[in-house]
Amino acid sequence: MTPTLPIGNVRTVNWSSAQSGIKSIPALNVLNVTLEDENSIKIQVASPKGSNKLRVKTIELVAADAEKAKEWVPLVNRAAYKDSKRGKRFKVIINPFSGTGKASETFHKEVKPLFEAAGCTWDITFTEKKNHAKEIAQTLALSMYDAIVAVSGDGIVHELINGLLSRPDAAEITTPIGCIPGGSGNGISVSLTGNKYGYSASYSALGVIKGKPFKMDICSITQGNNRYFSFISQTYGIVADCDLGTEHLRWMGDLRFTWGALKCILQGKRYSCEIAVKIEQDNLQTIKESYRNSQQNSNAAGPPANDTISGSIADTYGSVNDEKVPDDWVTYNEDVWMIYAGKIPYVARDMCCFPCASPNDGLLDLMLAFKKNVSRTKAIKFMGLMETGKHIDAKEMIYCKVKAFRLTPKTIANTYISVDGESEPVEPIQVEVHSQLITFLSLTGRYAPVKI
Ligand SMILES: Nc1ncnc2c1ncn2[C@@H]1O[C@H](COP(=O)(O)OP(=O)(O)OP(=O)(O)O)[C@@H](O)[C@H]1O
Repeated sequence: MTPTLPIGNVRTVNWSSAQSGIKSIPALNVLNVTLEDENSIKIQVASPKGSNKLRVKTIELVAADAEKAKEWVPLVNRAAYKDSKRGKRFKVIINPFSGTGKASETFHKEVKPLFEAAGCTWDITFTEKKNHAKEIAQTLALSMYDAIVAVSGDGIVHELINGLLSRPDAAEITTPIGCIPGGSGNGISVSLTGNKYGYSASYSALGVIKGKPFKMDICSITQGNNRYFSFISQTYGIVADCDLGTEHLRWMGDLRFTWGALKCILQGKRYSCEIAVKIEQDNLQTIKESYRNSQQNSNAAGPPANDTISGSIADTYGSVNDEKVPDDWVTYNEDVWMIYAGKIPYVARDMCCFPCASPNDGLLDLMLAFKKNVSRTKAIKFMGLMETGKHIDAKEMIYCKVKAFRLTPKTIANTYISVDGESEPVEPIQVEVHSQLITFLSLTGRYAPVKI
């Protein structure tokens, strides 16, 4: 077999063989190419297996021209790792109790072989208790690693972010977080890798190995005297009830959300509250247009991720304990059906709640539906449309981009406030977006695209 030199901006690696003619592999799937002796070449590839897995495949070639082979190998490696560091060093954090308790097994079976083939190095810490990942992030020697990789659900990523942002050197941190799905709620993995492959550990691992770093906005939360950070969502109303009000029905799997939604809808539950919002954009068509433009513009992935943070970690709008919100905030004082704010498009697989979410527009996507506008039939329809993100087109739904909001719940009994999927006190809460505080890794250097 004679490998041929890739030409120009290589998207595929080609070689010709006397037996089978020209062969091609997408450069994206090439993990490593090595010259074994003067003209034998080993190519390790992340090769698709079944509908949603990748496994390592080794291809051995003998080059007719040893000189050309010597030139070819580094060229292919460069093409395979365009805009991404090759042979990354990882700090791997595994929650052995995530989801169904298989995160460790998944790592060893699906992720480790890909890391090995790609020439990555890593060390593992298993989380031993709640907040362990936060403690690790607070003290980790970041210069020893190219990324922190969470093999878990969203809860561990939430802890890592809170740990990193509570360090004295928080403003200088550029170490990205990579995400491998291991939990029951894997919203960040789905948002980074896409709805099709976001639950696949091996596809997500490829996104970590070849990932490009990009900055993500993070929200600060003040509630009572607590202040912490949130990266996925904050919600009160039906969505919080469907999730947190059905924890005791975990045995039902994903069906518990449907069950919870139907129960709340049939009960005609209403949620009395006051919400004050610092709105930046409230025209859905303009929001959609900016989203589409940002997808087409390859430079729109935000500033270089090796920049230190550009936003401030300190709050601009004070805290929930300030007596008043600023005068330019819009206040609604009505029974709601749902208040749902989010920073990532997918909150779980097949749940595209915030289709126009951008990692670094400095804004939070907020959905608001008033009870008076949502009949039981419409409520059932909305819940179905959330799968694809089409619910935002319903005229009863307000979808806007905001900088901050304050929610003061008045219906307290049997209700929930959820922040990143965790239950928080049903008490006033203030949320503010901070631009580009944490770096993540994804194949595209942004979230996986959503069709809107
Ligand atoms: N060894 C441990 N024992 C008990 N809890 C732990 C342990 N390690 C981590 N945790 C806690 O488990 C929580 C859930 O973790 P994670 O998000 O990885 O899994 P999950 O199953 O997806 O969770 P969820 O169902 O909430 O999405 C985290 O908030 C973390 O504090």
